[in-house]
Amino acid sequence: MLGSAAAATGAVAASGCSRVASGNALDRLRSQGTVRLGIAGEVPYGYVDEEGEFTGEAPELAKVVFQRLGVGRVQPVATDFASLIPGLNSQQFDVVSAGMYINKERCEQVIFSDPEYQMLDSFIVRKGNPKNLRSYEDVVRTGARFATGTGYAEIDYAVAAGYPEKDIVILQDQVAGLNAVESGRVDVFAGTALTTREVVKKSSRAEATAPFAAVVDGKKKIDGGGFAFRPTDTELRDAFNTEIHKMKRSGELFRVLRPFGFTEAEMTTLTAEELCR
Ligand SMILES: CC1=N[C@H](C(=O)O)[C@@H](O)CN1
Repeated sequence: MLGSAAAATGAVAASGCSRVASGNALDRLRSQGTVRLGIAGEVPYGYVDEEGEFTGEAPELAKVVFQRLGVGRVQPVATDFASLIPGLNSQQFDVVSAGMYINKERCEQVIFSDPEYQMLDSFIVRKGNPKNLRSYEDVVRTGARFATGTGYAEIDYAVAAGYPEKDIVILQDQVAGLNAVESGRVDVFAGTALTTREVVKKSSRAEATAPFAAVVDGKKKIDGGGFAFRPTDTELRDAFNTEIHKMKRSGELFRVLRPFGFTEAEMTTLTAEELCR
């Protein structure tokens, strides 16, 4: 079984954190013994499963890293994807733990760890892909009704391909996207290749297209997802990064992510610095 909130809770006593908080966020979290993780209910990035357990690739990774940093307990705070950065910056949680893509616009608002994975996009379409949609350019060319999730990077990718922003149907999440495609309300819902291939497993009427790269300013995009921190929390981000780098070197990071459907090709050497440009 994947790690659980209960296991993380048990670790509080084990960690015995009684240090007094000083100015920096890491010391404060050590002293509290708890870190609040912002998640967006997106399988398999960060979600509450059918048994009520808080899990996902990012929370499971965060549990390991924070345990090693002396913070034994993780607490989920669920919100929609568009509210993750505002929620972080208004202190509703301490870290965005949702596999968020690292990009220039977001790097102006938060600081990121180096990415734990790299990813292409994919579409949810009706079975058989009747409009033959395999890229954002296909969506524009065919005038397909296009949807994606609130706050998703895929909004910008569709706009970069020439899709009118005002015509994009913005939905709560990938489950709403699947429902909208199945019912024929939209022709296509865009998300990460991992999100779409996971959510269509529940469907006999929809499928995920092969992964493809969005094209922005004439360049094919390979995205990388990481953890976001408040701009003042540089020590916390740096300490987190140190642990992530160790886990990458030892292969442990892939072992944590693999049960969530990641392939080895989705592991990455990209850095936040490169992705922020
Ligand atoms: C994990 C994830 N990444 C994309 C983003 O960061 O905008 C969106 O597809 C939403 N979910």
